[in-house]
Amino acid sequence: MFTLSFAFKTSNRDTSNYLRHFLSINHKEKSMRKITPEEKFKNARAKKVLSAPVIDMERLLYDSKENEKLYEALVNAGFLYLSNHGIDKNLIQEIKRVSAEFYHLPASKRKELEDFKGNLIHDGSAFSLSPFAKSIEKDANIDIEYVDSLFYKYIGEITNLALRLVSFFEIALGLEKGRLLNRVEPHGVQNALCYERTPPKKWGVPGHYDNGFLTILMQDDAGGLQAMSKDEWFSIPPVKDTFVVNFGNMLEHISYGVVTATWHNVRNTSAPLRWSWPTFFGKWFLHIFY
Ligand SMILES: O=C(O)CCC(=O)C(=O)O
Ligand SMILES: [Fe+2]
Repeated sequence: MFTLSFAFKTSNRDTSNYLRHFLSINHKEKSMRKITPEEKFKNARAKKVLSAPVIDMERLLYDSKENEKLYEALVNAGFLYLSNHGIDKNLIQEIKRVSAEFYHLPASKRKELEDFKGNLIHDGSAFSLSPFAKSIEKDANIDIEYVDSLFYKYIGEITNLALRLVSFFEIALGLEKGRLLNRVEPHGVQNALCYERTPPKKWGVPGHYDNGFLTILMQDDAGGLQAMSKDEWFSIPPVKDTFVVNFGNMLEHISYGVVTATWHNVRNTSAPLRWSWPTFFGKWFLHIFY
């Protein structure tokens, strides 16, 4: 049998904030805050913008205020923007370019690429193959091996970023080094998503929690991501040169609810097409029993 006693050992640093939150959130309270089935299907429309903190990745190294913002994001907002993240702008541009090229291909041609057995398929299929309106189609010659290697490089860089970020989570929460890092799977699963305009009363992606540890999301300029915070829907609009980070159920679970997983959905109401590139990081199951 496996029992969870205390989720974390704390380090020597000041842990008062962490402990305060640990003591103030018990499981019953937390489960009452979970979304009810009625809320899941209600036609949610955000009226306000979520005040998710913008965390500067470089500043985290030397500015304790940045660390406090991170703490706030982890235990309250459930979302943050990551700036100064160091991912090569050219790589990002190329990811955007090839994704657009891929999604404009005629559906039959996209389907032909389904059998390609590269890194992408191995690590989780990056692209969806659902057909779009014919008017979107624009034929092109795609070098799928190049696309594959490009995404492989991107996943690698985002994975490094995620692992660095998780080590800052440990500092923000006052945890012993490695307490989270040793448990997060060091391989992201990459998606490249394309949304047509969402019809009224439909979803681009219906409300859900991400299941893993954390998700690092690049989104284009269309907007449409929404999150629920304290029973209200907020939009999470794009902020130039940042990624959106949100926390999943596993992180909430192993932190006894100290870290907040956030219920979110997507509706694209502003652009003919919306692209996003979430990278999901899960739990390293080998480590679950100790
Ligand atoms: O497209 C987005 O902005 C988010 C997608 C999402 O929430 C998901 O795939 O889990
Ligand atoms: Fe999600």
